[in-house]
Amino acid sequence: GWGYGPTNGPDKWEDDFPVANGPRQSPINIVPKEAQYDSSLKALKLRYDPSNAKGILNNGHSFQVDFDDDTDSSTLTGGPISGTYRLRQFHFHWGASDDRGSEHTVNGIKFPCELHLVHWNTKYPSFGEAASQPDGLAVVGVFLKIGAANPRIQKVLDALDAIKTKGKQTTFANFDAKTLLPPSLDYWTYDGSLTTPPLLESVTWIVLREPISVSPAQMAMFRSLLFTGEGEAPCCMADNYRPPQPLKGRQVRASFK
Ligand SMILES: NS(=O)(=O)c1ccc(O)c(NC(=O)NCCCCO)c1
Ligand SMILES: [Zn+2]
Repeated sequence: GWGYGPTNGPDKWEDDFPVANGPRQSPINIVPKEAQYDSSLKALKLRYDPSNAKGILNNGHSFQVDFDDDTDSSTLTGGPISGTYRLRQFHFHWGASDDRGSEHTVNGIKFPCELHLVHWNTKYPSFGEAASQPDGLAVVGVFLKIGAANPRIQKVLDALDAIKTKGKQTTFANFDAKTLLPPSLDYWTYDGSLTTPPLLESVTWIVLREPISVSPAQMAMFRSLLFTGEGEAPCCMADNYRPPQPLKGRQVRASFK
């Protein structure tokens, strides 16, 4: 199956997923000077209920914290979207060293890590159904930059030794994902896709301008995970990012001047 190695990585995904060369692929390089300020863009409204946090899973490509999305108790509204989108999971992408790892870039700059908070449009009956619709998903992207240790991420990182190998999961309760957000919710937004197969072109991307911090020691904890399953030759989970894709005429809008 697909992955991030030399034989199954992003340059090979088009073989099984031809949409890889589609008109609205993600991630992209964001050029702030070319983003158009849109005064009609609303403020983001993120209302998350910590009790919706359910579990944490190593899915063999990243790790994700899953939320109970059976009700509208953890939602994204406002911003560039209309209606209500429910938080389903968050996950990260990161590098083998601190000079790379993010999927979106800003003026060509790579960050060491990028957080994705995945939401689906409640006009559709389920995440799976929404994921196949052009307005089905909204993902909030947050850059992580090297600095002081981030106490908010530490709770997530402390759970990683229980999910070291592919397929392992454990309970992860009472976590407020809002604590992972920076003080400012200024954002860029554009129409894009999932950044992993099946690369579905169903995502309204909302990329926050302000990064949150992470320390080198914390980045090392991300890299202690394995892509591989128990009993397989171990391969450290890192460089699980897709590089920027062609803009193909898309407009990137900014919520700020
Ligand atoms: N990076 S992303 O654009 O925010 C993103 C958000 C939600 C997703 O569902 C995926 N991709 C996905 O689920 N692929 C199926 C197998 C993954 C491991 O089980 C990617
Ligand atoms: Zn992602």
